[in-house]
Amino acid sequence: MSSHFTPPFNGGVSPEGNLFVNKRPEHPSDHPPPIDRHRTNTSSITFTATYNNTHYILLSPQPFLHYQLGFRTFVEEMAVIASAPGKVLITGGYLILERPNAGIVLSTNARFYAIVKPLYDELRQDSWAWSWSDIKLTSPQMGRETMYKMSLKHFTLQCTSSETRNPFVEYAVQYAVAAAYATFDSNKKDLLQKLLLQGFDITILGDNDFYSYRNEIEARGLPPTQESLASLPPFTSITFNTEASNDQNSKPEVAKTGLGSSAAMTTAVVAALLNYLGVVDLLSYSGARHQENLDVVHIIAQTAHCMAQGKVGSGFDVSSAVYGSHRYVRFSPQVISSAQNAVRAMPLEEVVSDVLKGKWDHERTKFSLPPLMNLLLGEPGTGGSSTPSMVGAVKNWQKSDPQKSLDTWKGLSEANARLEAQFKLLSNLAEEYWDIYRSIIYSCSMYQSEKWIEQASETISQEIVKALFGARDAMLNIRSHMKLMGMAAGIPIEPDSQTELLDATMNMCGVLLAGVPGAGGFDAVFAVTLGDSGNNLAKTWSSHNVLALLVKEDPRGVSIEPSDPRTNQITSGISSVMLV
Ligand SMILES: Nc1ncnc2c1ncn2[C@@H]1O[C@H](COP(=O)(O)OP(=O)(O)OP(=O)(O)O)[C@@H](O)[C@H]1O
Ligand SMILES: C[C@@](O)(CCOP(=O)(O)O)CC(=O)O
Repeated sequence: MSSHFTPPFNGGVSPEGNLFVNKRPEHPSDHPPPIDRHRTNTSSITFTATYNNTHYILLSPQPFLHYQLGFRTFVEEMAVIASAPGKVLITGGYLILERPNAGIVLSTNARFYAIVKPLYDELRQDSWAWSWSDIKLTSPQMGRETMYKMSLKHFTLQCTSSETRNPFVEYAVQYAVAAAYATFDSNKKDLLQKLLLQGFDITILGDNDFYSYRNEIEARGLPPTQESLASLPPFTSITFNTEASNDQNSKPEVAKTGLGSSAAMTTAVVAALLNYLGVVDLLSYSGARHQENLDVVHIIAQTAHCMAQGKVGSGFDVSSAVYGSHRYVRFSPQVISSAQNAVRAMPLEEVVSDVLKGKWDHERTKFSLPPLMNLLLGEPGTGGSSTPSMVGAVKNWQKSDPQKSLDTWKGLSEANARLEAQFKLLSNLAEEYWDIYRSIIYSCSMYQSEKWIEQASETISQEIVKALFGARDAMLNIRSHMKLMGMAAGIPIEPDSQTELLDATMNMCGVLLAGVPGAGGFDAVFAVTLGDSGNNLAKTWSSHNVLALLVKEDPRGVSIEPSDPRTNQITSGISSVMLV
């Protein structure tokens, strides 16, 4: 909720560069409010101040160096909104669980949002004596509202309403608050205490692409097309899987598409809280300082996510939620052992301090799809698979058949490396021979792969087509190893229904490759298409009852949003900028 009105105070920057806040003459306040926090960049200045127990954010778009009163300001009730992207792991499923195997993870334009603001506008009269903080967690898409009390001594959370709990958000809150205690000096701790006593009002929202809406579409009598999906309102209510989960169907609680909602949700909540509490500032800096802030978000989000899941996965999903698309090699699991051992009564503040100082050795290397290639996801309509039970089955198989499983992993690892190398080669060829590259990619986009070589009349375009085939072959190899691994482990990594769909997809005009992302199973499948051929693929999928999602690759990691994604307030905010 933001309000645009004349604030009871105004402020600026003195000629010496100091920030100041003045009370407005018409307000009978005895003292101007102190500045709580501020940040600047080259073109604007933002500072927060508390007046009558209400927090204000003042934004002065330029030119703030006119130190006299009268610069342009608008005022917003203090809310921090952070978002983090969903992901698609195109290579490295299972292998990525062990260092030094790498995986390629693409982040998406499907994002999870967390909105954090004070629960109470004013500090309650008796709150100075409280030893807890009130937290309200709202998930509008699930129709859930949960109240908690968090002990300010141990950061433990007690659920005070009867609603279902959300362990991902619970750990995110505990670890973010403990991170503030672990990093603040005593002055900042006083401010922190004030913020905590005002409580947290947290709202979480996931873009529609995280969830399967086939049932809604069918119920509305709409065809399974991208147009039908686009007609749903943003943040539509989520379908719960009705069949009870069991080992056979491995169905998760909600009908999901597999974009990693829990990692994006945890990361968005951690980023919003750390920013709200002033542990990081994701808006003001760039370069090394911004990276350091992102690393803090990553460490806290990754630790909270592992604790909530009750296991240490590879972490590629949290990593892409923080940093966006990249080539990932996992962190050594020991780095979060303090958190796992926390049961042995080490104060959480110390646990977090240890984890923040730990030797985080995960690797992130730049990766993006070569130009003119697009990611498309298709939902065959089965409501998703639960990853943890599939990982368990693969681990059991590794123990029971070490030699065969090692051979399969070696084969997979080589095929993954080959695909990565072909993508890299294609990116280099695009850079060096852009015109030839563009022309051959568009030509191939109109034909099935068997006709591609006929499109290449000279050496460079032949080299490009050769690399396209290299990528296809590597993907076919990855798929066959993944399928074999699933059969050996007794789980449907590439079940027959997906094999049929993927084979048919790879035979379509302009489709470079297709596969099951991540752990595989019945989640949405992915395809990488050339030029504009994705549109035709989406239509063909629809005609075979496979719902093409609207999601696209977007390399952007976690970020602070200017406004509530439900209200698109950025324009209204700017249009109501006023002179004070
Ligand atoms: N909008 C939401 N509000 C509250 N909780 C949500 C929301 N969306 C998802 N969740 C919760 O997040 C968790 C999703 O975790 P789960 O591991 O099943 O999926 P995932 O992270 O998307 O997995 P995958 O990586 O396979 O896609 C579930 O507990 C679900 O209830
Ligand atoms: C099987 C695994 O390697 C990938 C899981 O991927 P997804 O969550 O199914 O997209 C597990 C992991 O990396 O944590």
